Amino acid sequence: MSTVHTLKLISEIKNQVLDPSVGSGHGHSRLLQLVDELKLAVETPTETILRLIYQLPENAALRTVVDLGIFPLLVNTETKSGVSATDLARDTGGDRGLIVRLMRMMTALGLCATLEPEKYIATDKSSSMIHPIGRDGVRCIFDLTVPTLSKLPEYFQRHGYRNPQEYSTSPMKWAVGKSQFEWLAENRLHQDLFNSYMSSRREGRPNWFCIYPIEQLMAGAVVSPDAVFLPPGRLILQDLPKIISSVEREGIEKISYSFLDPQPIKGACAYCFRAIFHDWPDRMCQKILMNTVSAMKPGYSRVIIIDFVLPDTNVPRMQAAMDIQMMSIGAGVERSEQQWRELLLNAGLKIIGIWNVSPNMESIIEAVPVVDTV
Ligand SMILES: C[S@@+](CC[C@H](N)C(=O)[O-])C[C@H]1O[C@@H](n2cnc3c(N)ncnc32)[C@H](O)[C@@H]1O
Repeated sequence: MSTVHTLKLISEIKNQVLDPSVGSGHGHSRLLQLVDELKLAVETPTETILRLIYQLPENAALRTVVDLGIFPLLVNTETKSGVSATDLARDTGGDRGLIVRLMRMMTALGLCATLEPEKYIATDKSSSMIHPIGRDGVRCIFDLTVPTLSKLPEYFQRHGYRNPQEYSTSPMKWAVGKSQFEWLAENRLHQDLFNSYMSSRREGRPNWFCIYPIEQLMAGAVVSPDAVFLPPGRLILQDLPKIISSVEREGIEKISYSFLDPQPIKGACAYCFRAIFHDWPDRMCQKILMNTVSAMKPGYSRVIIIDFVLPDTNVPRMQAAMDIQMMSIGAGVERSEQQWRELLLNAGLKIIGIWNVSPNMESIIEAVPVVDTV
């Protein structure tokens, strides 16, 4: 550990905490980045490697604690002094000895506190674990990905270390017989968990239309109750039939549609895709985009994409991990700006703007047909 470097990071963290930008997306992510750097600066290389090696038991313990329903018991307890391992064992049916071992892990992960032996107190992180992001996200993502991720090195050994390019032959298809969406469609519980997690994971973060200058769309929009837009006009939600039938939301028209087919809604002001393209390899994305371009009204319609745009260096850890996950479960990709530009251009689209409020959040990409821009 270099004392000078460590002290410099501590001083930068102090400045960043006091900086007015800390409340903004960029300021907050800068602070998180500095804290990560500080941890790496203090850890010996051996400690760093051991921390990484033992991530899987952490996730497996967390997944088990969610199954046992321990977080609601912690959060909803009336007693200020917390819940004992004996009480948790009685209420969950798990062995007291097992509960003690699992809760040791939860405390070490910072998901609860232990002030006296075998007694656990909820923290604000425990509270997040009873909301969909924790309760459903942990179960869904663990079950969806771990069987494939555990076989990923073997997949690459057997497939000559080729970058996965086809959804139909993804590592997940090889490891468990189905890629992401077929697996979800056949696992009703996980499909429900997935939908719940998807709608919760941006909670507390600004919506894309608070970041993108929506007045740009409003300015030129055809104002008519039939025109397909956002307010005013028709707002249409498209997804696969099973998903559409489970959505209950006022003010939205629901249409079952596979984006692998030509887009039936012609001349909409905007075609929005949120967290769609990262699921798919380039060839499939091109198909989806061309199916959309064929419905666009020249000089009027645009495509809005909400997805990560990876920086060329120092990609945040979660985005780098998401890229590996997407690659595994459907040959999907998290893309850099250059990759987005090429992908869109190959489908006849040109990027006219990219907006972002934090490196830890998805960007908003606006694109129009190339012919509109010449
Ligand atoms: C990662 S989720 C994103 C969901 C939502 N857009 C959001 O941001 O929360 C991907 C979505 O693509 C949908 N999807 C998968 N294949 C599709 C297809 N062929 N046509 C239309 N939607 C599809 C899934 O059902 C799922 O809802």
